[in-house]
Amino acid sequence: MTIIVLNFKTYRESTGPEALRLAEICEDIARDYSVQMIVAPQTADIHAISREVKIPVYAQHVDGVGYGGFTGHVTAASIKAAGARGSLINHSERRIKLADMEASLSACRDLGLASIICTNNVATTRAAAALEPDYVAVEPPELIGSGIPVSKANPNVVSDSVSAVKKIAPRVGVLCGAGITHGEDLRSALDLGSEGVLLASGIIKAKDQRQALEDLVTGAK
Ligand SMILES: O=C(CO)COP(=O)(O)O
Repeated sequence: MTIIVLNFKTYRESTGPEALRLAEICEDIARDYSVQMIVAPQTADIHAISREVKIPVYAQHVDGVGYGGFTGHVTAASIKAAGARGSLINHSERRIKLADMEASLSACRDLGLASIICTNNVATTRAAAALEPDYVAVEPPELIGSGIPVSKANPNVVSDSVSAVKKIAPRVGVLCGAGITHGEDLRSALDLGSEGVLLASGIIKAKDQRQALEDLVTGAK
């Protein structure tokens, strides 16, 4: 089943009550079109959303620290208690060092949380795959928020990431993202071997978010 991860980032249109409304739309889309929708709201919105929807809710970031004196950190235990089922790790807008990536990943693993490590090119995809998260999501930063889809502007970064991951850790899934907006962008992402997409502005900033999501999934068939 195609995986669509909607990263809510910190957009006004996906914060607080708007985040809940958008997550409910995503739930409808998952049910009506048989796609796997995952929403990644801000940490403070995880609890309110996960109480109301059945689709998986992921954090946008998690730190690799446990209980104790770690002011301002986001722990795997706290996102899990809030209802999250997984987390993005190392998004381009929330980059961390390799050693911290491993710590975040192992904190998730210890608590049975799923993990999507974001990467910015094929070399970092290789490094991330070696850590064996559930998914690696390759997103060239220059295309993020541009409306220019990675699957068309830089198809090689997707297909090369897919073949690199297959060699290093075949159980790890590959997603791609940046600029994905329309069904044809999703279709070409899937044709390049990715299992789905990670996206944000094309849906969140759309005049009609529900329509934009419907167009995305129906246009990819
Ligand atoms: O960063 C992204 C998803 O995590 C991609 O963002 P856009 O869909 O806005 O390009």
